[in-house]
Amino acid sequence: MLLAEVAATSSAVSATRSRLAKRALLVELLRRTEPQDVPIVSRYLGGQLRQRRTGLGWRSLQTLPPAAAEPTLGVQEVDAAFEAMSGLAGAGSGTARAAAVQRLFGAATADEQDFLRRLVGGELRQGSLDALLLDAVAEAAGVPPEAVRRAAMLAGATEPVAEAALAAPGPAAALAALGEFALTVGRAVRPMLAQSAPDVATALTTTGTGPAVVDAKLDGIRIQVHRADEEVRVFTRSLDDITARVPEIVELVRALPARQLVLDGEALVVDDAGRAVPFQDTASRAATADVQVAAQSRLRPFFFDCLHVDGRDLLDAPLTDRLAALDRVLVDHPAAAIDRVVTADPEVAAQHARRVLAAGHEGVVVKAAASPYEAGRRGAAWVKVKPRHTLDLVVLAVERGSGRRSGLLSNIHLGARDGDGFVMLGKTFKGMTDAMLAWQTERFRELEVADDGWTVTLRPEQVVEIAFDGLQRSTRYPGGVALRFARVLRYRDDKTAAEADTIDTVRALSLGS
Ligand SMILES: Nc1ncnc2c1ncn2[C@@H]1O[C@H](COP(=O)(O)OP(=O)(O)OP(=O)(O)O)[C@@H](O)[C@H]1O
Repeated sequence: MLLAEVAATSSAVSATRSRLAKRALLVELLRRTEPQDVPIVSRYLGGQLRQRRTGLGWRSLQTLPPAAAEPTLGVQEVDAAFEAMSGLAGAGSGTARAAAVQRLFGAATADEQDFLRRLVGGELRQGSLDALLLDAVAEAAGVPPEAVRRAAMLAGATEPVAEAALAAPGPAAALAALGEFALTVGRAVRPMLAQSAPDVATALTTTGTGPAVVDAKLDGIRIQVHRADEEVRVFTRSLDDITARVPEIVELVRALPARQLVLDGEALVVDDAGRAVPFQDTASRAATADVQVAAQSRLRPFFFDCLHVDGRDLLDAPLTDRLAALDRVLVDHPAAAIDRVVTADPEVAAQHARRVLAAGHEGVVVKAAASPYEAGRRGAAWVKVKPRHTLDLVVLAVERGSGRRSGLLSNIHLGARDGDGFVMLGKTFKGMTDAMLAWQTERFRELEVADDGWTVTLRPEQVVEIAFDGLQRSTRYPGGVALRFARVLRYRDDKTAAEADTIDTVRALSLGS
């Protein structure tokens, strides 16, 4: 397939507001795509390259050769060019990379150049695109969307699923091909996610009429642990493999009485009294491979779900059965279980939430007791309740610090997602530790797009978790709302800008609260 066709569909999709119309455009393109091109085309439609690193900076794409008049570039050719660039290393690689960019862009039309520039810069990644793409694959292949979503959850990725569904000669064959995706011990699956509710009673209503499991919500990092005999792997929420950094988790999992195991949970550093330390300390501990640092602060795993035990897949089993399996596995390690109650009574649930908060946790997650494990979409089966307001926003720009902060990049501009762009909700220089200031100064230089001597405009990629006391109407900011007393809790590298909160979410939080 020609790159021009993908670029045209991508820009038509971002110019369209209706989800249905967007999906129709994607379906139309996918139906025309040769099966061997599907993995690349679906990547590009999702705004991503197949290569994790190309070594191309934003600056290297600013001076480009004249555009070609006619589109001739095929997606395979483009993918091969990026593959070659990503393989370049060592002396002379900068020059070779620059030459390769000029060759690729010289063969592209103006529209294609624009598309490639935005693709490399990560600007085409949008929040809902992956879910939309999965639905489009389902429609193009003539199968129910649930079948595609489930396969993508099990594969931990969209592309192989799109390829399998679209290469099949008809809906029945596509369904059969999708059915081949199974939980494989050792391969990460997409984690189940939660919706939010303002209080426990609302959360109970959302999960349905039956009893619910009310779990302590721990403020650490999500972990998915796989064990196949002595081989243990630990993955993050974004399915990165962090096994080498967390020997203490590996050790504990090896001591559990099951040879084959997949567990879902949260890891955090706790102090001597057993209380959770601030999140930032857990995050930096999980990011280090330094054995000395690691020895000083041990990460402890807490498990809240069990997806597989010794040949038995539990994804479709009700949560209560999965928890019974979990309890059996943790029989000699009760400290690695999450504090929970099972109830349909709002008062009992609220009492548990108060206890959990008093113990220093962030909130609770209320889960329908009869629900299977589902990912890919925020279902109503898991609902989180956090008394503290937080939002995951994207840093749009940063101002130079002064006084004690001179030489550092300090005051950050915060944006919520709005369609394909971002809308600014305020600024903050509060909550940052010295280490965070040093880190962000370096990080924001990498994302720099422009610098007027005071404010540095950034590529909107870095997600930051912000706490705030409420919202106020604002004539100053374009969204009409501003955050009150915003402060930084942490930078989040397990979320892309596409997963940040939207302006609709912000508006749904009651104005003036
Ligand atoms: N008992 C629990 N059950 C489920 N998730 C839990 C539990 N305790 C902590 N968590 C964590 O809570 C996360 C969900 O709530 P959180 O508010 O942190 O969402 P998020 O990471 O901002 O977004 P998302 O909902 O997309 O994960 C889970 O991904 C998991 O890491």
